[in-house]
Amino acid sequence: MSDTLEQLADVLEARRSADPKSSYVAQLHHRGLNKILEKVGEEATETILAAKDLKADDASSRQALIGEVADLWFHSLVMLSHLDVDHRDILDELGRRAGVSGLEEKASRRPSE
Ligand SMILES: N=c1c2ncn([C@@H]3O[C@H](COP(=O)(O)OP(=O)(O)OP(=O)(O)O)[C@@H](O)[C@H]3O)c2ncn1[C@@H]1O[C@H](COP(=O)(O)O)[C@@H](O)[C@H]1O
Repeated sequence: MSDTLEQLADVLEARRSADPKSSYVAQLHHRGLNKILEKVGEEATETILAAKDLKADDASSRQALIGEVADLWFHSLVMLSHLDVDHRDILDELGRRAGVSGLEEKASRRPSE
């Protein structure tokens, strides 16, 4: 995991018990799972729209997509933290999948298809 993500995950953990008046992350935890899931869904939709709007050689549309994906990753990390799922488990899962072709893995799951 990059240092930036690792540091962000540490900050998110610390913010769970912060004052909602002074912390957006604490506010999300305070508002509960449904609010956090609403934000994840909203950011996923905004990511899709930004991806569809991406124009070659257009720095601002590229930056818009980068911003939306950052929002999506951030809110996904808050969701994992709220549910007590260690973000490193996701990285371990991706590591476990490294080198395994998605097509081969799918075929081994559903050999008849
Ligand atoms: N990376 C982020 C980050 N990315 C996005 N956001 C916030 O996520 C929110 C989502 O954007 P929206 O435009 O959807 O927000 P909105 O319309 O105001 O949201 P709603 O009214 O719909 O709830 C904005 O308020 C952004 O500021 C973030 N807020 C915090 N962080 C990190 O979390 C740390 C702790 O933040 P606090 O808990 O606020 O101290 C910060 O130091 C940052 O490192």
